[in-house]
Amino acid sequence: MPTAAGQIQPPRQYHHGTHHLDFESAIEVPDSHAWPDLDDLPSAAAAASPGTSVPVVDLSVSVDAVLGQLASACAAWGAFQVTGHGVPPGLLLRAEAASRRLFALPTSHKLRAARPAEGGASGYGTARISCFFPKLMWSEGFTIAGSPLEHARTLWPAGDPFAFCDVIEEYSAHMQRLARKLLRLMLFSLGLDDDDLGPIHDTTAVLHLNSYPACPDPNRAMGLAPHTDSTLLTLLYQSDSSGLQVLEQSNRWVTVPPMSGALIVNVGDLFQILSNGRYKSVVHRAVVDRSRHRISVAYMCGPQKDAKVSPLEKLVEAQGRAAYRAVTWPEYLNLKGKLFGMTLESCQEDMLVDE
Ligand SMILES: C=C1C[C@]23C[C@@]1(O)CC[C@H]2[C@@]12CCC[C@@](C)(C(=O)O1)[C@H]2[C@@H]3C(=O)O
Ligand SMILES: O=C(O)CCC(=O)C(=O)O
Ligand SMILES: [Fe+2]
Repeated sequence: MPTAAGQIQPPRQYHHGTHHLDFESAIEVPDSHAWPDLDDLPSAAAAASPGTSVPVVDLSVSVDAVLGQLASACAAWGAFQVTGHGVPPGLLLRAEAASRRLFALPTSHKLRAARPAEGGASGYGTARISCFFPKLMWSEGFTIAGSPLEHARTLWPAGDPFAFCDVIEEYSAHMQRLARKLLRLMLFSLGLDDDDLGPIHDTTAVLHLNSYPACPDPNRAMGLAPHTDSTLLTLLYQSDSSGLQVLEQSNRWVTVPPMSGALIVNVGDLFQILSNGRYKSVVHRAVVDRSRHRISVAYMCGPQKDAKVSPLEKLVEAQGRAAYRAVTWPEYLNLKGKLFGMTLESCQEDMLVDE
């Protein structure tokens, strides 16, 4: 938080050690995972009927109609559901099934593919952002950066029994196509064209699988604590279980209702930078359920690792100033590791261009 002198103090960090709770056999929420303040937050079970949550954008209608809908969804919510996207529904179900099988392995087995302790990009582990919160989260994650082959060999040394790698690769290829299409459309919706694409003419991504086991006391546990994604955009498949909530402009948590075959699009921090703050990244979290084990699959799309992301020139000209300085994705992830929890606006010292 900024001090009186305007200096940024890094957020407090907690050291939880290597704590891997056996969620399946837990009959109560242990103190390590019990969040004392959840009652103060607006109800996790808030109604989620169409019209009260993020907009739904059908990509199969005319481009003009899509652009208008994208503009208002991104400006008002920073998130929307997308239909008519062309990703086969069967592939979404196969990705979910593959993730379920992975997380169903015994913990000792999954730990063979553990993410390295020093902030490695790939592998199995508890939420990376856990160190910024005093309590642990009711979830596990598996990040796949690059080829899933090594992970599959570690997890299933006798052979990939259900074509995990094929599913992951096919899923990523479809998501890459869709993410690039959406990024272009989102820029068009800001009045830009193909010549203005800057660092996003090419993208890269990591796939992050989330598992939220059923929880004996969902009102005291947190699936994934509030955060924004450090991406250009994230494409999230939440299967048929609700759990994702976004923080609406009036500071209310709003559930994103599951929609068969739809994908959720979150505006990420790097798009906020690129758009010079016109589209803000969305704060979101995941809550858990008493009886359902929820899976979600996040395609986290960013620029190539050495590409600098800075506010696009035409937007800077129109707005009179660049609100952020240029960063690469790895630089931004590193910065966020230090300044987690602060909005891009509040860490001006680190993100503003020198004037
Ligand atoms: C590219 C990345 C974004 C991410 C950190 C990571 O290196 C890989 C995992 C991503 C994820 C997924 C769950 C939520 C999140 C905040 C986290 O802790 O790990 C995001 C990170 C992010 O967007 O900052
Ligand atoms: O599981 C969800 O609904 C949210 C996942 C998420 O926010 C993430 O993976 O970044
Ligand atoms: Fe997220």
